[in-house]
Amino acid sequence: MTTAKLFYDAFKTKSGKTITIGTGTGTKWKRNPADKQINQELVDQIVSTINLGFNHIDTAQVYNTHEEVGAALKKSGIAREDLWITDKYCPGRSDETPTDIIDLALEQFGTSYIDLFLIHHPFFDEDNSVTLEQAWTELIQAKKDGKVREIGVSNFASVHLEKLFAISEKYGKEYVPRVNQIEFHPFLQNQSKDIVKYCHDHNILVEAYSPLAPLSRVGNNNPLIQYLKPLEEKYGKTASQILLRYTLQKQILPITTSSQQSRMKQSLNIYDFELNDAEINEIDTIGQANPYRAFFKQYDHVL
Ligand SMILES: NC(=O)C1=CN([C@@H]2O[C@H](COP(=O)(O)OP(=O)(O)OC[C@H]3O[C@@H](n4cnc5c(N)ncnc54)[C@H](OP(=O)(O)O)[C@@H]3O)[C@@H](O)[C@H]2O)C=CC1
Ligand SMILES: O=C1Nc2ccccc2C1=O
Repeated sequence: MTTAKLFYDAFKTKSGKTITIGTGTGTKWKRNPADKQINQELVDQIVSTINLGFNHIDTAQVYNTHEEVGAALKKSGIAREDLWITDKYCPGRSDETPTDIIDLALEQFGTSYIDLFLIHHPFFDEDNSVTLEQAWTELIQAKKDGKVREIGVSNFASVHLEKLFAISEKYGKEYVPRVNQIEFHPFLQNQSKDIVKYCHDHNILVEAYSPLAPLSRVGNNNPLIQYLKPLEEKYGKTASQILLRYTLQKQILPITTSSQQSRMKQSLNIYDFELNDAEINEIDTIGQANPYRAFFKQYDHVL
């Protein structure tokens, strides 16, 4: 095991297994709520990724993929305590509270607890029936009740996290935000101002969604992909493996997905090589010269 793996060692499945990088059930897998049929392709994709060795599944209220996750758990036969399931409450989506969403998700997963529960984003409008304060207090209560093992957020900037720390103070240090899941890749090294350093300084695990954006969203002919070509040969790895490895070396845990099993298999095979400092610095430099943001574009203007 390399040292890069150790930074998230505090996060283990209930049975004590170190978690793998995450397999996502959002983005290409999101199901339209009008579509009442379970997506069998996603069920099979989750089962295959579990069989490949993934033990970390990422879902959310807004993906409408809880039922697929539940069906895959059953079909795979994996013990619940050997898996890490992350779920998220989406502000402004409906009048349902985080507690309502957690209770429904537990039924849909067919489990008695969720490993990590996040607030999906910090953009609570004034007319939302649930405020940020209420949502966070409900997550704290869910942890006290044993319905969730860890609590955290997604797409939060430091100003939002400061508000949560102020609320958590009343409850004790086990009720602080433990994770911030943000967009991260070389072309977006900080979703909001200095957020990665802020999280690391506050002992918050950073998770990266869209870690492959330079490959999958920007077009293959960009300068970063050109730079990675000789590294693919040097390390005997694909560009996607190098991007995932870069993420890990930044002490950030990637969440990825693919409909191709060969790609999912490759994604787990990133622990046996190490980019050197000059290579990391060059990826940083090329990335900073080519900014790209796929989600939450309001951060371009606000923070
Ligand atoms: N908290 C939040 O706000 C957000 C959370 N997420 C979570 O993160 C997960 C992952 O996000 P996502 O943006 O999909 O992550 P990635 O950056 O890993 O992109 C995955 C996409 O890249 C493609 N891909 C995979 N491997 C390669 C390759 N070698 N070459 C070219 N393309 C490749 C896949 O397509 P193919 O199937 O063809 O391989 C897939 O469409 C989501 O499913 C969701 O769970 C995502 C967005 C926002
Ligand atoms: O998977 C996702 N797709 C999205 C699109 C917009 C905002 C959040 C998300 C996700 O989490």
